[in-house]
Amino acid sequence: YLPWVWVLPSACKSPSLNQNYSWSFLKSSWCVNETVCSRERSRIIKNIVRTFKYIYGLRFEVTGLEKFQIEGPCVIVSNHQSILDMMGLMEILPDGCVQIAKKELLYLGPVGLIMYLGGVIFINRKSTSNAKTVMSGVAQTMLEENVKVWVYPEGTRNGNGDLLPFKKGAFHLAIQAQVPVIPVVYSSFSSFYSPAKKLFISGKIQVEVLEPIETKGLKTEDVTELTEKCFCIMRETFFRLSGRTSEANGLAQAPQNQEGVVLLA
Ligand SMILES: CCCCCC/C=C\CCCCCCCCCC(=O)SCCNC(=O)CCNC(=O)[C@H](O)C(C)(C)COP(=O)(O)OP(=O)(O)OC[C@H]1O[C@@H](n2cnc3c(N)ncnc32)[C@H](O)[C@@H]1OP(=O)(O)O
Ligand SMILES: CCCCCCCC/C=C\CCCCCCCC(=O)OC[C@@H](O)COP(=O)(O)O
Repeated sequence: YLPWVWVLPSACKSPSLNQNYSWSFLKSSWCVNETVCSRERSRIIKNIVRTFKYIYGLRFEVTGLEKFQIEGPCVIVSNHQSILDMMGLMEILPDGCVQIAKKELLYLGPVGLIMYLGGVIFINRKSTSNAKTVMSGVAQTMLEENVKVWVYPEGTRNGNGDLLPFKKGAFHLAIQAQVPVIPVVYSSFSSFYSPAKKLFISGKIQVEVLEPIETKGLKTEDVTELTEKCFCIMRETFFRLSGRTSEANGLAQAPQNQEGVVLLA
């Protein structure tokens, strides 16, 4: 990996996302219209990664895919259990959709390069202010260039059979751009994949694309409520798809406000 790492520090400017990455010289030298090229590269990556499911013996059963047929940009949020999610992502990824990833993945040698060329946006999770600046740029770009953005709002992989509380970045982004949030839920992998139990067998993953949540007219002060609403809907769906009742998982006992809305930390 060393040669790849050495190329990185030569800072060039990526015009569309206002970020400094050495890989950008590759984009500008190959491409007249970066948006068009990035879409095309993303399609190629998608088609390659989609074939991995045959190697790993995974089956995806998808419902609600038509919800992606909306005109214009949106923010897609989904749960994140493991690296296997990359196959689930590519299974349903709509055209013209970029993903938000942690910056460390950019330095994963060829994988980082492929992600960069596919249009992935890298954020520094350790610096909220830096992540916010990047996300603000994304809000503008997604409107100008009609791109959808895929975010894992848990902010990290989590295979503990539940969802982690959501970070707010995706919801700030949706409200700033005034675009809908489309939640996507993948059922639990635990029946066929568990690093702790050294278990990895073939299995079926249920995927559900849920109804878009509109953000028109919402303001910054509505971010927390939007985040919680989306979390509750996705958590319920996660338990249903994974064959577990929400009561069995303590959701019914979670604190509620006067309107009966579940309040979560
Ligand atoms: C041969 C073929 C090989 C193929 C190889 C390639 C294969 C496949 C291609 C891969 C495709 C790519 C897939 C990418 C997957 C990547 C997966 C990941 O990396 S997941 C991890 C990274 N993602 C995230 O972290 C996103 C979610 N995180 C957030 O949104 C966070 O909010 C943040 C990172 C923006 C900030 O973090 P943090 O400070 O911890 O978060 P909060 O508690 O949510 O926020 C703190 C306060 O800041 C406010 N805030 C947050 N964002 C904003 C904003 N944009 N604008 C204004 N304010 C913001 C927030 O409200 C909090 O304030 P409060 O007062 O508490 O409300
Ligand atoms: C035994 C499992 C083998 C699984 C191989 C699956 C093949 C996957 C297909 C694509 C290849 C590589 C894509 C690399 C992208 C990695 C995305 C990822 O999952 O990053 C982790 C990040 O979100 C959060 O990091 P942390 O959980 O905070 O650290």
